[in-house]
Amino acid sequence: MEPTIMNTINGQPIAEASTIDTPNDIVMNDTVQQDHTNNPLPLSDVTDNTVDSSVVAACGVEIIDSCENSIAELKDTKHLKREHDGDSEDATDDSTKRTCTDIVRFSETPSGPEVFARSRMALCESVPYFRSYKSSLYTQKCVARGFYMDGAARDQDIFKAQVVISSVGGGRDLDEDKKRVRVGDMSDTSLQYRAIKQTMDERTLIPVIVGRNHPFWPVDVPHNFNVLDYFYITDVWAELNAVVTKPSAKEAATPTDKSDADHETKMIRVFCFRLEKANLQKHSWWDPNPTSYDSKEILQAGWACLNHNCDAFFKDSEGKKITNVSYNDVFLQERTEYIGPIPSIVPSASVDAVNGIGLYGADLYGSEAVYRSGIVCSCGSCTSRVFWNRWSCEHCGKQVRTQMVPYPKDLLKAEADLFNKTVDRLRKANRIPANTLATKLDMAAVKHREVGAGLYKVSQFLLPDGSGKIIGSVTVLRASQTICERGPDKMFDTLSVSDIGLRRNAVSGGDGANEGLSRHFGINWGAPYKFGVTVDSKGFSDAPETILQAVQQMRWAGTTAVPMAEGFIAEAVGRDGADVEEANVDFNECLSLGYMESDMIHYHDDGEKECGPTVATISLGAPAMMSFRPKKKSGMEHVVSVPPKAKGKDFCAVLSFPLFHGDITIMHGSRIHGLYEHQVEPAGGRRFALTCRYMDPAKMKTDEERLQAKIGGALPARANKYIYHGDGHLITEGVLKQDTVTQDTAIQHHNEQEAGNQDIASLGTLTQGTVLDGQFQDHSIQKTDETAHTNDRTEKDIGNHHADQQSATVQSTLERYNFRSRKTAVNYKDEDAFPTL
Ligand SMILES: O=C(O)CCC(=O)C(=O)O
Ligand SMILES: [Fe+2]
Repeated sequence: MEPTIMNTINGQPIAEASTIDTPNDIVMNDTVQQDHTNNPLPLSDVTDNTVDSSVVAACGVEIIDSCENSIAELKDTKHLKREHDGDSEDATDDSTKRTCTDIVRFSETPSGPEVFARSRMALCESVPYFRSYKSSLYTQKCVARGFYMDGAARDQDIFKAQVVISSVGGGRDLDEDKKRVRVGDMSDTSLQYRAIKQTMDERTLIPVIVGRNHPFWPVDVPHNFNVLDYFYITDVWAELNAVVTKPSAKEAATPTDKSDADHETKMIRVFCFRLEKANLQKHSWWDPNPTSYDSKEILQAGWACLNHNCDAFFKDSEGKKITNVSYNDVFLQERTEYIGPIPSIVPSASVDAVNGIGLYGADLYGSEAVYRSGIVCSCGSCTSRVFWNRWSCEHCGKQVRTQMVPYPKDLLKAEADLFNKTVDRLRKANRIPANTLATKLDMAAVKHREVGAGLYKVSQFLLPDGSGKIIGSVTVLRASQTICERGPDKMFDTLSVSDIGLRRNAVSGGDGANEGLSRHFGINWGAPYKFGVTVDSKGFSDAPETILQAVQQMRWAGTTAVPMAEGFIAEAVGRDGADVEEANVDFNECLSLGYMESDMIHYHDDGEKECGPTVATISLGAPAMMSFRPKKKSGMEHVVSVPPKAKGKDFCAVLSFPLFHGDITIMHGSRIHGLYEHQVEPAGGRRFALTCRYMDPAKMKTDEERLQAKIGGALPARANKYIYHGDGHLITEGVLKQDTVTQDTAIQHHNEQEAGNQDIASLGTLTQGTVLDGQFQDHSIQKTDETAHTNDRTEKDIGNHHADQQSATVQSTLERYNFRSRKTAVNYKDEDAFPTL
């Protein structure tokens, strides 16, 4: 370890030592004779605290010169080590070196005093904090600067590793045994008393020095003068102490009944003070019990070592384990004043929120993490953000609104750009070819193709069961900017600022002390949808226009994607290689989920027994990562190449892909939900997912539920105006083969469904050129660039919005999300264990 060369002591340059300050306060009363030391000081020459400047100056100059000259040398002289032993002064005959070693400090815990002296003079001449040749208290301007303890200790005094109790002041006299004893009351006007009071009030740190002849010092000290460490005075008080004195001549002449002729016991007033070590973390070299120096006496049974690494840990004085723990009164009564500002127990953000102040920063729109957290209501009740647009106090009912501000388009774009970078990194880390939608793809298991398709681009994945049979498909229709402008943009804006009843719902623990709420906000429309979370449900007839519009888009998407997936399956594995139900795209409910910053939906399945085989979701707003992983007992070990992280633990994701604003995901095949689970983690400040399913009334338990599903699930006539045909653009799988695609099957299929759907209002008939079906080329991952589907829609489609054109607001908002991306990228280094995103 490198020695530290100090050319200052106590913050003062050493050079000042040559300029001898005469202490402003010269302590006269409490003189301590050195006649009890082994090496008595030449005090006969010194009449008071006033330093003999001729002696010291000469000596001081010599010291400084030699120190300054040798400091440079010492910097390179790593072998120079402080001696702690009593004979250290003799360790070298080179006086320069000897002097300089006194100012070398080592950062390791000292095993003896860091500063010591053979003589009082050497001490007083060398350190600025003790220049008192007689008094035990060195003061300057009525403040104690250092305290020296030696022969004049009281029986009551305490000397511990971190605490010292001692006293000052009062005249002393020699007793019969030549011990110096106090003989009279100490005065509260004395300098010592005023100084220790002042020192306490100012919380000045003072070094404490102990002499070799201290009668009660708990350990042998190595030198005549040993500096302990910095302490500060915590308490000053007066006591009455009994002292046995020699009677005065007058008293001896007239002895009273109560005192014998020779001795008298007197009660005298003594001023005491308690010192506490400033750095409690630092080992006290004088601690007699170093392993337990930090153990307070907290038990009624007496002191016990509280250091769990010590052999004596929690044992009584006989070495038996303490079984009965009860704390002593001193410990219970102890109070330590906290120094420093104490913040309000009510978070200031809550106060602002309740008062409607500071809710909207330039870069805050109402759904950021800061709003998503709970507040303390003015009544004191902690209140979670349960509702999309407000806090509602459960205790007093106060409503604190957070008006949702429209989310800026450039921020959405910046989120998507940033996410695209993450996606690229993940794709590279997993060696997934560019222009492939997935960021994680277990190629041994999941079949995949990308299909160029008009304004929507299509990615399809086929998921197997444990025997390798395809049990379902996941299709992602990626929206272009034009598509977004014609629908999703407005849908997002409308949902953002309106209150459609989105709320977080209880997921566990009932509504009591252990209640847990979902990490997203939800409301259901159409037939009631019952899953793990109980969500409020309203019929389609009450649904906002945006929901009806979304339902129509998803009906189209379902009828489009499922036949395409069937074609892919037929081509990839043939009919015998799959076990997938017939298409039944007949949605009668729409679960609307809202995600604020850092919200998500964890792994789950959509496998309720009433649920039909097709589930379609439109994404609005922030980008997100959707992942699929086999369930624990799915028997997929032999099929997927990615093993579970560890025995008994969850499988890793076998498929992950990004979702952007306007994209529609279609899962088809009920068995998917038996063997796989999925999760979606948004990466931005605000996102909605509107998911359509068919809840089969025939599979519901009660007539009431069936009726509710039928009535609630019927689309009102006003939904007709949103009938969607893929934006009038062809979905042309395999753009290059557009002319070979037959459309009749799909259109017929769709129209058959419409005819069979009694509960849903007429949706019109798909027109030629709307949906394609039929033959598919193999567009697996070796696609050509012409047909390649890229994930950079935001760059190509949304326009050239350069990064430096982004507003500062967008930039600062993004910095918050950036963290999440970075975290993902770092975690992802371990390719064997795909983390969940
Ligand atoms: O947020 C999403 O995109 C998916 C939502 C989902 O998985 C569900 O509603 O079951
Ligand atoms: Fe789901």
